[in-house]
Amino acid sequence: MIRVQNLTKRFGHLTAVDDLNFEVREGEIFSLLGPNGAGKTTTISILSTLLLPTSGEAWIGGYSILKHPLEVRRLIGVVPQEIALYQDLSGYENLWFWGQMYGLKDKELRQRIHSTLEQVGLSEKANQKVRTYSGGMKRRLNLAAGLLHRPRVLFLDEPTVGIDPQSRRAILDFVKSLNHEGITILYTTHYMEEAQELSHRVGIMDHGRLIALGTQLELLQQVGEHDTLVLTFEDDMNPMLPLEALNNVPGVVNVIQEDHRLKVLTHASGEILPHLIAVCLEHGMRIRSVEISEPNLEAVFLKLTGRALRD
Ligand SMILES: Nc1ncnc2c1ncn2[C@@H]1O[C@H](COP(=O)(O)OP(=O)(O)OP(=O)(O)O)[C@@H](O)[C@H]1O
Repeated sequence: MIRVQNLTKRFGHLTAVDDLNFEVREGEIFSLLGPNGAGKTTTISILSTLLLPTSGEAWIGGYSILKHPLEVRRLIGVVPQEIALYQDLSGYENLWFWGQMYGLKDKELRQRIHSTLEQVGLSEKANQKVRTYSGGMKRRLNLAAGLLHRPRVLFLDEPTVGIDPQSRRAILDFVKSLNHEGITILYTTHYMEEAQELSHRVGIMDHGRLIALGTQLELLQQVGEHDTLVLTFEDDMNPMLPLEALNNVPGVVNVIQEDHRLKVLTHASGEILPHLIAVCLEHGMRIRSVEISEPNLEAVFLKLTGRALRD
């Protein structure tokens, strides 16, 4: 449904998207997972024909984004990161505006607005000004705007950033139900948990490049049987903590430091734990808790880049 070939975008000296290649199959939820600045939004902007690539090509439903942008736009719905709503209009009026932009009219538009508001759970708020909506409600209305013309492919760019857990839950469930109805979804996020919950396949992006791609199982196999050991400290991390000494403990694959926590990627959590604790105590760090977590996509990112996803 989506085919991306050697896609590259440069802004001056910065290569925001670097020779990207991937495909999204019809009916799939495909996530691009990567930290801020990885190039996810730029990729979405190019695929939604809002931005021209420096080089490379992409096709959506067989249409080239370069040669047939109008056909591409008819197939896709875009839910951008920046919310584009008129605060002084009601939810209904905002959708009316968007519907007209898509060329929908009169009765058909009215029906679509009603059913889409229903779908995103905003029917009761339809006539209130957007100014009075919560952040989560605005996001849902944004989502409704991207769905009005019943696209076959939906691009969602970090749709849950900065919202309450309840709205996040509603959005994730809604994305799944849209997918069950047959909509192909390209989803970007820097939240590992969301990529894990939603995706059939995941592409991990860093510095404009796709550094890994596959089903979750395939990606997890890349880190083997590694666990992540999380040590939480009473105080902020001692800046003198010798990461090198920790890295040198036999069995440690990688160590990262985060405010109060130390994340250690290992394949022998039980054996290395006493050594890690000894090194920490030697450096005056008081440990509050120790947690062992099973392999996850964050561990894949950590192994591939040596950094945490939320760096
Ligand atoms: N119009 C622009 N001009 C110059 N640099 C840009 C422009 N748009 C994006 N960039 C840069 O390109 C890189 C990729 O940005 P992009 O927004 O695609 O990342 P992202 O993965 O979506 O992260 P975020 O979640 O923070 O938006 C960043 O370094 C960003 O500063």
